Amino acid sequence: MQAILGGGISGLSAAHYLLKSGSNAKVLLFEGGGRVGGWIWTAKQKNGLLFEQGPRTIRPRFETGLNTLRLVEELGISNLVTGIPSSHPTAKNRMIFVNGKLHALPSSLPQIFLRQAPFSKPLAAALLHDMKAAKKTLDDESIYSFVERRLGRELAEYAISPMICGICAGDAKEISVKFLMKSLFEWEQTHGSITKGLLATAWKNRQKIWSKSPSASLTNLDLASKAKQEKWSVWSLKGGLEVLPQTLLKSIQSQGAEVELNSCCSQIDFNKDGALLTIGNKKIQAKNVISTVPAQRLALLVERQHPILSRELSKIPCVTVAVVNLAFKGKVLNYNAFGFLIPPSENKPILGVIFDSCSFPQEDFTVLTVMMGGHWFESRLGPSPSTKSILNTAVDNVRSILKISDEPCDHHVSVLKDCIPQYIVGHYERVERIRDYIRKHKLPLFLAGSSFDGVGVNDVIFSAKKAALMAL
Ligand SMILES: Cc1cc2nc3c(=O)[nH]c(=O)nc-3n(C[C@H](O)[C@H](O)[C@H](O)COP(=O)(O)OP(=O)(O)OC[C@H]3O[C@@H](n4cnc5c(N)ncnc54)[C@H](O)[C@@H]3O)c2cc1C
Ligand SMILES: C=CC1=C(C)c2cc3[nH]c(cc4nc(cc5[nH]c(cc1n2)c(C)c5CCC(=O)O)C(CCC(=O)O)=C4C)c(C)c3C=C
Repeated sequence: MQAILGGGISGLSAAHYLLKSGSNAKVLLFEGGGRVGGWIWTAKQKNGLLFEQGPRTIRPRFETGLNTLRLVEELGISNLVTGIPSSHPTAKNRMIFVNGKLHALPSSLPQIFLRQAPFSKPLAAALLHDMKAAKKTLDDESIYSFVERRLGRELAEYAISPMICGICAGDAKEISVKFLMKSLFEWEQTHGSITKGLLATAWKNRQKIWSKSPSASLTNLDLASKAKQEKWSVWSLKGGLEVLPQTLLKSIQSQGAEVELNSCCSQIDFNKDGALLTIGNKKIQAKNVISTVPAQRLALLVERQHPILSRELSKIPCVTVAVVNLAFKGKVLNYNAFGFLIPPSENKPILGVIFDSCSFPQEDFTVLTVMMGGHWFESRLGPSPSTKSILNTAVDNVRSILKISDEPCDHHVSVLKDCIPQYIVGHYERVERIRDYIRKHKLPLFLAGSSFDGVGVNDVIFSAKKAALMAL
């Protein structure tokens, strides 16, 4: 029997790939909570509005993006996909809030030669800075320090720091450049600067953006061709992204997988037959375990037998994000953009706002999502802020920054506890040590999920596929 821990998108995908492989082994998935989908969660309001709590868009590109499109096709829900082309205003218009004002970030090549506030020089000047900056040989470094050193402080402050908030709600001064911007890090190490590395690889990769795929079969996909033809920047699903885990659930159950909800695993004991799982007061013997639970949770499950492994796993932290969805009657926004992010140096209680209805209109409503907390949850929102204070802070900030005089007609507040892992400096080596330990001790344990190989939906589905193929 193959056991899977966690019923988020990773666990469900792992089950899908195990079943797809044609192996006859029984697949049993244990989910600690009362629903599947994990952080993919679309709240359906009484008035029919859809409020995404976690992810809302998925990138279609590269091997991992094409793999997700293939999964969508396999599930028979291609007709629900809505692609946003790169020419769409929300793909082009991304903003930052600095010194009390919203500023558009450059979105085309010519714009990098113009000076645009809040930057004091054209962005192209950063490339000259990079050409002149001495190479530093390092094992890893924070993204902030890397960008500040190579491209200058303004880029680190106003472009990279907010971008890191918009990927992992984290502090760029702690996040690993080697993990999150591997190419840029390697370009300095191998070519001496980002610019030289960029030029050296630009021509080589020019034609590959859409064709990077592990097998020929991936290139003939209808959805991939459509995404390529229509130059999608991101996509989502009609009915909300939660349709993806819900469809996966039905599909794996129809193929014989058993999914047990409210079944939290509290211990894994490895033995000669595989792994003995403690689920509530039951003991379940499995041949293999695919774990998709956060690293710090897994650390507790293996602690008794494998304290060294447990210690490494426990050092991959997560942060908590407060999500406030707001709806206003009619069109109240003066912008047509993806949204805006706020550099941490601005010391604002919110991290940024996504303009959902600009990408995916919902009748005659303006729908926005305010994200708060992350690395700064306690310091900016207090130790356990009430729902009311989170809502008030979100509404006050949105109305003052976006100059909206109306009151929202609907809202939803949720606090996503420890929802997003932080790939801090040294993450790459830590994950290698974890995998080496598992290999060396021949543990029938296969790791997937956002704690290890990437935080995007594409990354975790791909990690689940790799784990499932290894567990066969
Ligand atoms: C606010 C936010 C915005 C995001 N935006 C985007 C985006 O725009 N695009 C994008 O691509 N990605 C985005 N992401 C990232 C993406 O949503 C996640 O990385 C992905 O959903 C993680 O899926 P998972 O299955 O690996 O983990 P999870 O969703 O965390 O699922 C793990 C499951 O394991 C269960 N579990 C935990 N412990 C146990 C146990 N001991 N026993 C059994 N079950 C257990 C949990 O209940 C949970 O259901 C966002 C994430 C957040 C939080
Ligand atoms: C513009 C405002 C944005 C806010 C606010 C925001 C918050 C936020 N995002 C995540 C996690 C992820 N976001 C991802 C993609 C993504 N996020 C934004 C913008 C905001 N995010 C954009 C424009 C995109 C699309 C990607 C792109 O086109 O560049 C992802 C996926 C990244 C990937 O590798 O595909 C994640 C993960 C959190 C936790 C968060 C909370 C503050």
